[in-house]
Order: sequence, then C-alpha cells, then structure tokens
Amino acid sequence: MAIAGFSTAGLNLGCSWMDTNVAKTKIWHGKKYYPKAMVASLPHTVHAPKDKTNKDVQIAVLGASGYTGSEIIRLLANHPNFRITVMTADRKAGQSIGSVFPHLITQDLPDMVAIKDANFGDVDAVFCCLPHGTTQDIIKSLPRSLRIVDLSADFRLRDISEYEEWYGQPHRAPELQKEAVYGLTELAREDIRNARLVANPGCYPTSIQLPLIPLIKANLIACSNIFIDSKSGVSGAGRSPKEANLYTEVAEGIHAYGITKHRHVPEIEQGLSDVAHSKVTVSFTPHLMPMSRGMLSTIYVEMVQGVKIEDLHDHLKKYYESDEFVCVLKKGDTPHTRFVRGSNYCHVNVFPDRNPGRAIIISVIDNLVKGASGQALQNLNLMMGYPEDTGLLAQPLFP
Ligand SMILES: NC(=O)C1=CN([C@@H]2O[C@H](COP(=O)(O)OP(=O)(O)OC[C@H]3O[C@@H](n4cnc5c(N)ncnc54)[C@H](OP(=O)(O)O)[C@@H]3O)[C@@H](O)[C@H]2O)C=CC1
Ligand SMILES: CC(=O)N[C@@H](CCC(=O)OP(=O)(O)O)C(=O)O
Repeated sequence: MAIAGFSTAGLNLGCSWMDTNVAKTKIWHGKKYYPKAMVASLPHTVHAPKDKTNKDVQIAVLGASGYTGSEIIRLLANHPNFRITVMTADRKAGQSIGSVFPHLITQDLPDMVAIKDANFGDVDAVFCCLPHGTTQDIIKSLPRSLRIVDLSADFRLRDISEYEEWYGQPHRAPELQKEAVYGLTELAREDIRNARLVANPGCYPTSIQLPLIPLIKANLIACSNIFIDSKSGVSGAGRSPKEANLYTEVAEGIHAYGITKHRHVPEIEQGLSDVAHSKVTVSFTPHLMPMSRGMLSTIYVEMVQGVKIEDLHDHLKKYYESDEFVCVLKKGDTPHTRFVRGSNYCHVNVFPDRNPGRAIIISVIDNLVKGASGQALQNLNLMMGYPEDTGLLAQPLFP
C-alpha cells in the first residue's frame, strides 16, 4: 500500500506497517507493536476479552440529547462489541437522534424516550450523561444488574459532607457512594475492572491529575504551592441554553469563573491527597475560552530539593510508557488543544520555570472525550472485559 505524498524515510516505526502481513501477526497497543500471541499477557492497555468475546453488550445512554451523550453515540459507532439499544432525553424525549444531532443522522438507533419509559430489561450497561443532582435518584432506581459509568459529579467525592458543601445540596444516595469507584482510568484500572458503578472524573480534574499524581507519588514535587490555571471550551457547560454561554457572551474574549469556589477543587484535592497521604490544597482558577471543545491546564509546582526538570520529564515518560492515551511530548514541545481535538489523547509536557526550583506543567485534552465520554468508554471497556482502547483509537481531528 502506498499513500501519495507520504514517505516513511527517516521514520523508525519498530516494524514496517506498510507490510500487510503485519496486521495479521501483530497488534498495535500501548504505543508499540506486539505479536498477537502475546496479547493476553501485555500490560496496561491490552487485556484479552474475558467472557464476552462475540456477544454484543447492550448499552443504554441516559441523556443522549446532550453533548456527552452525543459523543458516546459517535464513539460507539466504531465499537465492535457495544450496541446502543436504549437512549433517553428529557425535553427532547420522543425525537430521533438525527433530528437532535444531524451529524449522527446515519446511525440506526431507537428514538429517545423519557427515563420513566425506558426498558432496561435487556440492557447490560449504562452511560449516565445527566446533570449532577438529578443523577443520584435515577441511578438509585436502576436494576442492580447493570454496570454504570456516571459522567456527572454525583459520585466522585467520597466525603458526603464535602459533596453537600460544594454542590449545595444533600446527597440522596450515600449508600451508592460507598461502592462507587473513581474512574481516572490510567491510575485505577484494577478497581475499575471490578466496579459496578464508576464515577467518571470531571474534565478539569482529568487534565490536572494525570500529570500531577505520578509526580506526587514519586515524591518529585512538593504538595504545597500548587497553582493551576485551566481553560475550557464552551461545550464543557453542556447544551442546555444559558445566557452566560451565548455566542455574544463568550466570543472574542476570555474570562475566569468560579474563582476560589469551583466545584472541581475538592475532586482535585481528593485525588492528590490520596497519593500524598496527607491533605493537599491547590489554587485553581478555570477560564472559559471562545472555542467549542478543548481544555488546557497550566500547573505551577515546586520541585523537591535536588530534583531537576529532566527528572519530572523522564518519570512521566516512563510512567505512561505503555499507556496509549497519555503522551508525554518531546522536551521543549508545547501541548496544543488542537492536536487532541476529537480524540481520547492527553498531551503533557514539563518546562523549567525561570524561578529556580519551580516547574510548569502543561496538559491538554478534549473535554468531551478524555474529559468525559472517551474516558467513560475506556472505563466501560475495562468493566466489560474488553481491551481498554476499543473504539477509541481514532486520531485527533486536525486542522
Ligand atoms: N460537557 C462536558 O465537557 C462534560 C460534562 N460532564 C458531565 O456530564 C453530564 C452531562 O453533561 P452534558 O452532556 O455536557 O450536558 P447537556 O446539558 O448537554 O445534556 C444533559 C442531558 O441530560 C438530560 N436531562 C437534563 N435534565 C434532566 C432530567 N431532569 N431528567 C432526565 N434527563 C435530563 C438532557 O435532556 P434534554 O436535552 O432532552 O433536555 C440531556 O440529554 C453532566 O453531569 C456534566 O457535568 C463531565 C465532563 C465533561
Ligand atoms: C466550561 C464549563 O462550564 N465547564 C464545567 C465543567 C465540566 C465538567 O467536567 O463538569 P462536571 O464536573 O459536571 O462533570 C464547569 O465549569 O462547571
């Protein structure tokens, strides 16, 4: 096979992908080719199907008429094992997916129904893409036989009183909170595999914890004076109309919001404190950007005495060496949101600050994919015993 205008000269691919026999004998996973016979024993991203090799898993998408619901539908169009059989909406119940999302018009799917009218009889697993606050009661009412990935914030905080403080309402399903597993995939695979209910992380916490957790675990950065400045595309706020998200309110400008009180603060602090084994606090300010999707976090940290910037880079590179979706860029290269757009990839790099002993970490994701529906699919793949990257290897959309 030859591609016009494309040359492999100078590329070290480890093996020749131009050889059509390669696909029959080798498998591309975790950034490398492996002999197919090795698949069952490979680390991290590769896990041989356990019990459902040829059987379709029937999926319900709750909140299919929202942005994250539509991303689940888009991603599952390329999934060989998961089949959507139930889709719900609220105001848009009764409508077809093509009428609500014309980009999905070719999908042969049932019309959306109200949750009270959904039949979960043949469903194996649920993506719950509903606003936080409404989610707890709905999940509580679902059959216990279902595997659930909840994209809302309702089951992310282990401490119920913290939920009540930051979300301004009582938690109505504390018994379910106890069984929920926090689904930052790369850092909790074993727990996720065995979970019935996974709390999918928020988009900001995903972009922030992926670089920080390995560095704190390895005692390379200090757990104090962590300053985080994040930027999000407007789709992060969902599709329901709000004045603050009108074109006229967000175009041609940027602004900070949730200053000192954004509800992702306790989620970030929970994850960092767990690995530090002591309370970590952060200064976090999110900003709204005039773009539809994408998220960038710039994180200012202090290195532990004697640690050099190369140590941070080398450690992250090694830590994520077999993880398909976290790419630690070459030294000096800047992560751009446009290079992960539409994909499940997170690009990360570290830079020396001009102030000695400090470092600047930059990470980018697509808030709707690695920050929501992509990570949710990564998690459900693990829960159902499929390779983690099934349906997720589409490359970023560029330009
Ligand atoms: N957008 C993002 O980047 C991210 C979002 N999340 C979280 O994922 C969840 C979904 O977000 P997103 O898709 O952006 O939100 P949207 O506002 O785009 O969609 C919300 C969905 O929930 C339905 N819905 C709203 N209220 C109710 C209700 N009372 N009962 C039943 N269904 C209801 C809506 O139906 P209808 O359209 O018919 O009204 C719609 O299908 C949220 O909890 C969000 O915080 C997490 C990470 C990132
Ligand atoms: C731009 C924007 O408004 N973003 C949302 C975060 C999206 C997200 O991850 O929210 P959940 O915690 O609900 O899952 C916000 O700041 O509230």
